[in-house]
Parts: sequence; structure tokens; C-alpha cells
Amino acid sequence: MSYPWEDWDHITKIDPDKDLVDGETFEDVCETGTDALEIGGTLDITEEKMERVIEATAKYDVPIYQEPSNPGVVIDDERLDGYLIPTVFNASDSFWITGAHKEWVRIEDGLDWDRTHTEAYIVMNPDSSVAEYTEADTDQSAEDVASFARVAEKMFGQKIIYVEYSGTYGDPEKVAAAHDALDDSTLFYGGGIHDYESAYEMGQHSDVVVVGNLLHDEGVDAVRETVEGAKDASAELVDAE
Ligand SMILES: CC(C)=CCC/C(C)=C/CC/C(C)=C/CC/C(C)=C/COP(=O)(O)OP(=O)(O)O
Ligand SMILES: O=P(O)(O)OC[C@@H](O)CO
Ligand SMILES: [Mg+2]
Repeated sequence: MSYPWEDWDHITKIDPDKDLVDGETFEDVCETGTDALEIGGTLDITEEKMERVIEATAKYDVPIYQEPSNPGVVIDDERLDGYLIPTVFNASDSFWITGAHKEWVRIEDGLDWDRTHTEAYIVMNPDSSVAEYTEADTDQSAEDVASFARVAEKMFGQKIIYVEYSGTYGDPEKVAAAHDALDDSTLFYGGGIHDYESAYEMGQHSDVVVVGNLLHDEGVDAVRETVEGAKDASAELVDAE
């Protein structure tokens, strides 16, 4: 079976609680060359805010996925290509590993399993709200990160492994260790990507780079540069094979 993210190099993560830069539109976001949009954030996500982003982005060619931060914010909307449901492998509170998922499945009947996929997060920035929220143990060496990645792929069948440094640029050595540990699963990297160089570097050590804050802080021109960095790194990896 093949999955859409196997062809992606770059994702733009849109926080429905934050605005775009003045004068920019969601059409501009869709024209950056990014391969997919992930809509979600940790704080203050409401149904109205989610719907507003879906409404504004669904008409373009770029696939859109919701990434819910808790079961209460999932939107049932045919225009979404699917749902990317996090599970945090290094959370201390099991609610963020399987508990929230159990609650979700218990309250929702008729989940669309064909459009529902999981992302195995390894949360690495202790100062991020996602680390606090999930009580993640971020003190992980490169070997630890690689081992989590391998466990996620081989023992838990995860198709997407996500090394998450949300808000800060990560350690390329740890990201590379996760990448090397995987056979077929797709490695997402996110955190602090802010220009061509940073996207290019992490693009060399992962399959897909995820860009979040930059869109809301700097805007679409900056995001476009990161698309170029990620695409150039990916093209080189393909050439090297
Ligand atoms: C079962 C369902 C439907 C949901 C559970 C989902 C889980 C386990 C969520 C855990 C938290 C998580 C990994 C959320 C994903 C989104 C994310 C990392 C957002 C980053 O949040 P920001 O609001 O940008 O905050 P920081 O950058 O400060 O971390
Ligand atoms: O906001 P940034 O630091 O780009 O991080 C992107 C993403 O991994 C957040 O979940
Ligand atoms: Mg963030």
C-alpha cells in the first residue's frame, strides 16, 4: 500500500488560532509549492476557526489534513483529505499515547478509518507547549530517538514518525539517527525551520519537513524558500540512491 505522504517533501502547518501575515491569503499559502497543509495547534482551537481554514483552502489543489490536538476538536468535513492523529511515544501521561484515542473512539461512532492515520511523535523541545502538555520526556540521545523510531515502525506499525522540536531548531544528528533507523516509514521533521538553509539541512535528514510558526510570523515568501530548500535536499537524496 502506498500513502500520499511518501511523495511529500514539505508540509505547511496552519494554526487556526493564528492569523496570516497582513495582506496574505490562503491562496498565497497554497501557491508556495508546499505539498500538503496540516491544520492544527495545541491551544484554543475551536470548530469555527477550523472551519474557516478548511473553507479557505479546500478549493485549491493542495491536500488538507486535520491534525487534532484532542478528541474534542475533530471536524467531520468531507473536504478534508484525512486526519493525522498524533500519538506521543515519549509522553509520561499515557492519555497522549492511547488514552485520548480510546476516548475518541468511544464517543464517535462511524469513524472514517480509511482517512484516519497516526503520527508517532517524539517530542524533543522541553520548552514547547506540546512537551508540557504531554509531559514528554525530552531527554533523549540520538540512540534513544533512533530506538523510538524503530519501535514505532517495527513494533507498532507506524507509517509516520515525527521528530518534533516545535518552536526551536533541532539537533540534526538526532534527526538523522531517526532517519537511519527507519526502513519504509516516513520521517517528518518539524521545529524552527526558517529559511532555505535550515529546510535544506533538515531535508537531508528527514523525508518531510514541517513548517509552522514561519507562516504566521514571516509569511509566504519565507515559506516558499523553505519549500525550495526541502525540495533541493530531497532531489539530492534521490540522485544519491
Ligand atoms: C485522539 C485524538 C483525536 C487526539 C489526540 C491527539 C494527541 C495525542 C495530541 C498530543 C499533542 C500533539 C502532538 C499535538 C499535535 C499538534 C502540535 C504538536 C502542535 C504544536 O502546538 P503549538 O500550539 O504550536 O505549540 P508549541 O509550538 O508551543 O508546542
Ligand atoms: O512552528 P515550528 O517551529 O515551525 O514547528 C513546526 C511543527 O513541527 C509544529 O508542530
Ligand atoms: Mg508552534
